[in-house]
Amino acid sequence: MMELKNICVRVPGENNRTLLDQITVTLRRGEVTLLLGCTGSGKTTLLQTMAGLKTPDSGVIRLEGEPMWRDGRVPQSVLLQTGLVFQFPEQQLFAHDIKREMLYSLRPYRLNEDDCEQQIEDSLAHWDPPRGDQGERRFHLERSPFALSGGEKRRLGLALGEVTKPDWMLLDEPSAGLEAHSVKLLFGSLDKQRMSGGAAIIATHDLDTFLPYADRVLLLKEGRLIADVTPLELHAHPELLLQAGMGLPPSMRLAEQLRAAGIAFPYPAMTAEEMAEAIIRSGGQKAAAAEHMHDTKEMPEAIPDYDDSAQFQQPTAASVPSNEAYSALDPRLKWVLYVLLVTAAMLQQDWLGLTLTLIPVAGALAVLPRQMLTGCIKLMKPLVLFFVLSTALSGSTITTGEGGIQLGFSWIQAEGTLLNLYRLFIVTLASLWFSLTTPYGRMVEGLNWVLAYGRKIKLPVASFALAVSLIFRFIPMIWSEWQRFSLIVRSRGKAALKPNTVRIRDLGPLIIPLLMALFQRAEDMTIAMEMRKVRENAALGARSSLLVWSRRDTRIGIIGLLVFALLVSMRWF
Ligand SMILES: Nc1ncnc2c1ncn2[C@@H]1O[C@H](COP(=O)(O)OP(=O)(O)OP(=O)(O)O)[C@@H](O)[C@H]1O
Repeated sequence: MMELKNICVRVPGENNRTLLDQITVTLRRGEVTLLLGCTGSGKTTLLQTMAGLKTPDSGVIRLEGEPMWRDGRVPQSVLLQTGLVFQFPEQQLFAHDIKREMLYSLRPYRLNEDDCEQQIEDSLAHWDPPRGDQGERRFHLERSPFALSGGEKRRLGLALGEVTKPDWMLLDEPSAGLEAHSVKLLFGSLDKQRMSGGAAIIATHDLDTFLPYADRVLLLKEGRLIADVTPLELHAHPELLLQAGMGLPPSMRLAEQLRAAGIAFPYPAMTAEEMAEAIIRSGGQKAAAAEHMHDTKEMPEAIPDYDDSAQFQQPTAASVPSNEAYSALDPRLKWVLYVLLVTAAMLQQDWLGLTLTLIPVAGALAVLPRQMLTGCIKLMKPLVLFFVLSTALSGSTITTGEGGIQLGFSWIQAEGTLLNLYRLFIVTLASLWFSLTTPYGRMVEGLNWVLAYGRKIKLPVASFALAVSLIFRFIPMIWSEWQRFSLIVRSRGKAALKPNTVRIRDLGPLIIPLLMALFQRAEDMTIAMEMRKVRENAALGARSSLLVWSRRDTRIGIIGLLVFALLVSMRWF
């Protein structure tokens, strides 16, 4: 049994926007439960919270009576019971070949070799049955998962979800990109899950496929649970779907049309077969229905208002957060401040000057939301380690004398290196602050505005814009790849880690996909920017109606200039 009590999840920084609001529900084994809701209603967030990947800000989750979260992390014994198939299949793939993908998922279960091979074989036999005239199979163990098509990647993701035989199978949009044949395989897998006493929770928009199959439906709206019903009850109350902001699926629209045409259409008819049978049984009314459907293209207006019947949970007070509180600085100001700071850091020649330059950067970082700040600190740790090692190497001395070879350390030798690394550290921190606090599009807009002045004096600003845009694009990309990998390590590697952390031993497999993603992104962006004629300067200098310079920006700009003047004047003291 999985019990969620008053679960709330918020986004730090975005005015503490609420993603999940007081979710209370108990899920049982042996059931297939659907999570429904319009886009952005919180289905993926809820699924990840159930998988122990998202930390609830408040509330409690218990799995088989035990609290899921202990001391800021989910114990491996709990993670081993759940299996999450991600919404986008490529998000969970990283290994060189399919066999390694399978073994990575199975490793935490510490099975013996035979059992491991058996489970891989069972899963692949199910998800990769022989196809075509030649009985061809796609999932050869030595094949790269990245050489598969989108639908094949999805099937491989589902095979990876099944290979570990989790008690709690959590599937995010599992039918997206699957043809009917593969959906049948999915049902086969869900049958097995149900019969073995396990549970499946499926976030989906594909109501026609899953409603007839499911035992239970949870309906989300703006992070709130507004209904907990059976599929049959949902068919009888289509207004719930409308209330959740979703349209009706074709099957329910058809049923409504037929009812509106006066055909006694029974509520249990949900599948194509059941519907066909109901229509045939209605006999003489068929012709009338066909005529009515031909005439009417819109939904009948006869759908009753949502009633307050006790079986449905009532929506609580609206919790839609307001966006207005998050008023960012103008990106042009940020560019100016950034350039001033980097220039000031470059001009400093001693420790005191650099430390004074660090103060405004540290101040700007200190007011970031806590989660972002923790992320920055995590990114900085390997950098600091690199600085320490570089300094140690640059200060190392080797002398040969009568006593043989002697190793030593020269502080004078090391100091120059350390000073330069300190400068680099400050510039990196400033870049991090800039890229974390500014959406990429606004950053480029601000840059275009600033560079327009360079263009006027015939500077080669277009290539500079391209290079700077790429660099700033990479910083959040590295961070998002890091987050993705942490999800893999925790969900598939079953590591009892705090969110956004990975194990040292997982760093090796992280590097290759990260570099590949960076190269791919560089190529995509170069093409996109060329297509948008950045090289011909068409975009440069374009005045954007989105950039609004406020009085506060002017005040901060003046303070920035004064601090810059102060820092530069340090050189002469
Ligand atoms: N890391 C994040 N930072 C900020 N907002 C987020 C984050 N993750 C999700 N959100 C927001 O939370 C809301 C719910 O997202 P979620 O992915 O759970 O929705 P969903 O119901 O699964 O949507 P879809 O059907 O489109 O996949 C969205 O408005 C989304 O923008």
